Amino acid sequence: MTPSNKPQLDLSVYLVTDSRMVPEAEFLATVEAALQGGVTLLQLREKSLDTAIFADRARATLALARKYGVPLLINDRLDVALAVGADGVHLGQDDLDAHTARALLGPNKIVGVTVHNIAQAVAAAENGADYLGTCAIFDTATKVHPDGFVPLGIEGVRTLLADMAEHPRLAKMPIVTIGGLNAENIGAVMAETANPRKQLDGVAVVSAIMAQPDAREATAELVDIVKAGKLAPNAQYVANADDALVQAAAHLLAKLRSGQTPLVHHLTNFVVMNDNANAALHIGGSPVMAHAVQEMNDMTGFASALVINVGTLSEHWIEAMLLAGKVANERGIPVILDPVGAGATAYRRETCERLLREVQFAVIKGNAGEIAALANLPGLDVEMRGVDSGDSSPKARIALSRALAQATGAVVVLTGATDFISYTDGDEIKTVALENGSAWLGKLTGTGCTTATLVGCFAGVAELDQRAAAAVAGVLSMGIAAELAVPEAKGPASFKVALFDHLYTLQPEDLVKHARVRVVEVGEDEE
Ligand SMILES: Cc1ncc(COP(=O)(O)OP(=O)(O)O)c(N)n1
Ligand SMILES: Cc1nc(C(=O)O)sc1CCOP(=O)(O)O
Repeated sequence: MTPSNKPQLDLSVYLVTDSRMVPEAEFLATVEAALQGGVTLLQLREKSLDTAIFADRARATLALARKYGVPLLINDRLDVALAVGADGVHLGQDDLDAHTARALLGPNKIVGVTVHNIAQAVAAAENGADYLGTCAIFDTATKVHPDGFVPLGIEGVRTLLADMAEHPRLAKMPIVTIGGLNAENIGAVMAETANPRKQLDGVAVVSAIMAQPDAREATAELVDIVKAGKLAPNAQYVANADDALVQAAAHLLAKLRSGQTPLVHHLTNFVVMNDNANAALHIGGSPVMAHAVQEMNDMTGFASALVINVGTLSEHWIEAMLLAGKVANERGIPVILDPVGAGATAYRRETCERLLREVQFAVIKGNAGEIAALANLPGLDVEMRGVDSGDSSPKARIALSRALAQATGAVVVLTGATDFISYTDGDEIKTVALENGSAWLGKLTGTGCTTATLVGCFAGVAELDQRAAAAVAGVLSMGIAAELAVPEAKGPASFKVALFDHLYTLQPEDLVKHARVRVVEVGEDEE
């Protein structure tokens, strides 16, 4: 058998049986009704049957499962699963370990493992589990738990999903929760445990089907709720997404992919130079790193965009930056400023002040500290209403990006867990929030600088009125490539390789499909 013979796993509505909930003669009929109602996975769980009777019941249940094309797993008992040729097993932490079960069952059977925390989830994945089931989310009368057991609650499952989303081995690992679930609470459970990158793949239930007067109808109701719940987490983005900006960003990527190769002149720091050049190349730009004052006039003149990064400054470089910026401004070439560590030293502050005074920037990209340092520079008429200095709340960061956009006329990209991009649209300042990305980006040096490079590449193919879209495209490309890279990564080094591979293969439709962008309403309390 080849691995492709493995049954398809759909955890949406996972029925775990309990024959104590129905009269003996009605057990199979109840299971069949549930299958007719749309159960997607079946687990035979018998805690008190003798082995021979358990095996007989397993054979009969397997015949039904086959009739409806739904896989049947056996709870705890690998021997029974092997004896009847079931599709796999579900194992708890005190049962046979998943590694041994996998070795005995082979690659084409399904192994599910109950986990209580992220460490057990990692171990289960390493031992060959196909999916995870959490321990109980809520109290339930169906299973007697050991003294002191505390259900995970919504918060516990939410934390587990958030941790899984960040773990290379777990980002794509299917997961269900169980315990006290029914038609009244599963919608909220699905919605409230989800994060933008990971949600439950379904729910496992016993009494919500087995103990219902009409198992078929009860199942059908659960199926509808779970289906809706699986669509819902991204609904806020679909509903509020600034579609026009995302479409414009995708259009700019299409230009890069079609072979328009903008030359992007960088005056950037030593630490990131090579990575930035490769990122520019992979997204479809042509990088040049030139710092000599003597060639600024020519080099910037050839370029489609200029990126100025103040990470490793010297007198000679500052002179070159000012000259290149002025040449770019004269020729209508967009200039991107990355004010790395802007507030760290007087030298950097003074350099940024000179740059902002003498060069008109199309895009300024920095973290909250860097943007705040620019906003505090003398000579910039930045008006911050209702925000205290040192306030790092989303509300303060939105206000900061808007104020700097207003004062400079540049598109301001304020990076963080949520990136805020503010820009002027006629007289009005607009802000969008972008929520793509991964904490793994923080484990590599220079990913912020690389985002500025990407913005530079997009700005190099953008019209004058598409500079906000160019900023959105750069930030989205980095965030989405990172999300796609996480499942392939074993650690920071392999994450970096996967990240650059995904920058190379990223397509316009990926931006549209994965973008989590929403418009920030003025006055919106983001806390
Ligand atoms: C889908 C699913 N999730 C969790 C469990 C619980 O498994 P376990 O911890 O092995 O407890 P018992 O089922 O053996 O009581 C499950 N069975 N199914
Ligand atoms: C089978 C099972 N395992 C649990 C765990 O905590 O791992 S709770 C449970 C029973 C869930 O039954 P109901 O859907 O009727 O609440």
